[in-house]
Amino acid sequence: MAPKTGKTPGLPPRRAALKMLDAVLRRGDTLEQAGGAANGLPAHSDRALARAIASEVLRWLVDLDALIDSATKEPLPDDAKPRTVLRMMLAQWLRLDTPPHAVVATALPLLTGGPKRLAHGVFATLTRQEAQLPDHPTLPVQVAERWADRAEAIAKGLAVPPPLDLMLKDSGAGPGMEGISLAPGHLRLPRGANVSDLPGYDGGDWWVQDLAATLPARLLGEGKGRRVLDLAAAPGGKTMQLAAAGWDVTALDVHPTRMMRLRENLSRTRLDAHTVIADALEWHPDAPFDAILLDAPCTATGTCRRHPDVIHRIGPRHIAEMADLQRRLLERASGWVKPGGTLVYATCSLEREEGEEVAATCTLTPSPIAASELPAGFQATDAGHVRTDPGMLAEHGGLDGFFVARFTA
Ligand SMILES: C[S@@+](CC[C@H](N)C(=O)[O-])C[C@H]1O[C@@H](n2cnc3c(N)ncnc32)[C@H](O)[C@@H]1O
Repeated sequence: MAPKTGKTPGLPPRRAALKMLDAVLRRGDTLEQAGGAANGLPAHSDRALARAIASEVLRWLVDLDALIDSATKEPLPDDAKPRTVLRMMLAQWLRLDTPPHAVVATALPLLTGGPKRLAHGVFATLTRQEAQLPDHPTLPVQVAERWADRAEAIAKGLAVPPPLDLMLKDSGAGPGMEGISLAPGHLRLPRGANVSDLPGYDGGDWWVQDLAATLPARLLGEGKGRRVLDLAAAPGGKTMQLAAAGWDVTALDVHPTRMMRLRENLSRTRLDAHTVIADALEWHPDAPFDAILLDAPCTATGTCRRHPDVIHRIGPRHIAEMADLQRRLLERASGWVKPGGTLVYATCSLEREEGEEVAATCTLTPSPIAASELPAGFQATDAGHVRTDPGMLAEHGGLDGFFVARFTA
């Protein structure tokens, strides 16, 4: 039996994962915010383990709970600590290949008394039964209803964390790493690498950006010194793409800390942009732009593979609030494009309310996107939009969910 002190090897990352799950499931924090609980762990591997445990619990929550309920006489309350510890135990055993004895030794010190005996008993029962998870996660009922006919495909895409996508600054240059390329300048590596250890990081040869997230800026093409406004720009993935494509970029965001990351990203990649910290609902440009990319703030449900907290945190109220903000931002941005100029509206949300329904309110002329403008394997919708979801390109490791619409002023 493991000692009760905090000196049990492997205990600190489990403690951090428990705190993260508490923050997400009880306080409604994002997984990224909750990740602060792991920041004090000195080893990268421990921080990564804490995040992996919390992520796998959130990804498989419905199925883990079904297993727990199958092995308890009285259902444990949803927010009871033994339930969360059991979720972590099962996620480690079934998803992270941690041997059961190591799971038990590092989980039981998180509990005391009766709950400790209960968790031990339930875990022993389930391991004895050789319990299994389904092929892909079961979505909470209300989420499955919302995603309707796309729910099954999205759930399949959700089953594994995403690979690591890099966007190369110079698409003609060799990246010095083995991977697959699904579009010019794109390189896909297996997940799990420590990003700052990869070749070319210090030299700023690339940045991390999901392939789907690269589509909005690709649709604006080469800039050749023309002026583009990257509206809602931080931490700057699209700013770097636009700057690398020769645009004269103004990058605006309301969030000072995120803008600090954008400036760090520009400095590491040796790319340039004018940066503005301002609320786009109040700011006015001095002159109109040749192009605007509005990568609007959104519920980010399209990032559910890497941020599975969105499945449990986001509901109709958040979606309606975001859609309202998006409509207002789109309306303002529409007035800042030169005649003949282009506006691209994008979100990393899977919700129609934040995509198709917001795009329908735009007063500019739709400029339908053709499949020929997109990387191989991508389609445009009948309305000339792009809509990706995590079930797509599954044979190559999937995609984030994105919506993109284009307009001409
Ligand atoms: C989807 S993220 C942008 C991601 C970024 N385009 C990239 O590629 O790295 C949305 C951004 O909108 C910003 N935002 C939210 N409300 C805003 C507002 N009223 N004015 C300006 N920026 C805002 C947030 O701070 C956040 O950085």
